[in-house]
Amino acid sequence: MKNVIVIGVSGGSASGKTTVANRIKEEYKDSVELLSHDFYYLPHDDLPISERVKLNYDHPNAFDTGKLINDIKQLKQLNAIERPVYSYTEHTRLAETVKVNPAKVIIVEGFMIFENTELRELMDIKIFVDTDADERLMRRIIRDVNERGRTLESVITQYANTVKPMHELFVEPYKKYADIIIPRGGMNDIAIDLLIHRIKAILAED
Ligand SMILES: Nc1ncnc2c1ncn2[C@@H]1O[C@H](COP(=O)(O)OP(=O)(O)O)[C@@H](O)[C@H]1O
Ligand SMILES: O=c1ccn([C@@H]2O[C@H](COP(=O)(O)O)[C@@H](O)[C@H]2O)c(=O)[nH]1
Repeated sequence: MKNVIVIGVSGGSASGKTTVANRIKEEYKDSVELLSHDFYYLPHDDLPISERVKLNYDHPNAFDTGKLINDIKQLKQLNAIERPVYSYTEHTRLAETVKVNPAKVIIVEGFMIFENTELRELMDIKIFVDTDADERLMRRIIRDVNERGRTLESVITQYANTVKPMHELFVEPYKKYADIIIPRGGMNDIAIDLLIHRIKAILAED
């Protein structure tokens, strides 16, 4: 393995970033490792859950982005890392960590990953998954109620108070840094096929 390739996948909440990243991973299995910016949410064990639910999770200060940057640099130097594990239902970091081995392709996924210049500059290919806000809100309601322990009312309140305004400040303006914009999200087969071919060419160069 000569050079490690870092692919950034950004896009609004519930746009389909994880779906796109997983489809690439399925194709290349052990040649690809996934890191989510969300793994690096700061822990809030000092606060009771009743306070944790009220925090703004859509602001750059909610993340330990420095640790993510450091972990990517380690993987680029072919060193394994221990990444944090985050619980959306508990709104905090769990005690365990997960070992991530170096791989030829590292996919970094997160709604705010293009906002940080140092993080952005570590990426060789930048992808923005562009899905309409109403579609994203519908997907988020279904996902957060079914998988993240939320009520319909709490999803809508959080969306109006923080998710939407922070998206307009920290996500949408950074779309201009993307090399590739994928409309509609994770089921855009043509866009995903093109990406998979590009990655195949990169892997063949090594
Ligand atoms: N094209 C699609 N059509 C319908 N639902 C989708 C589509 N792509 C993703 N989803 C669903 O929307 C939710 C958010 O997708 P996900 O890939 O996790 O987005 P993100 O990582 O951007 O938050 C998930 O429940 C997923 O199953
Ligand atoms: O404790 C938390 C941490 C995050 N969130 C919300 O999650 C989304 C990001 O996840 P996506 O998979 O990109 O949708 C973010 O918008 C936060 O609001 C949370 O609710 N609680």
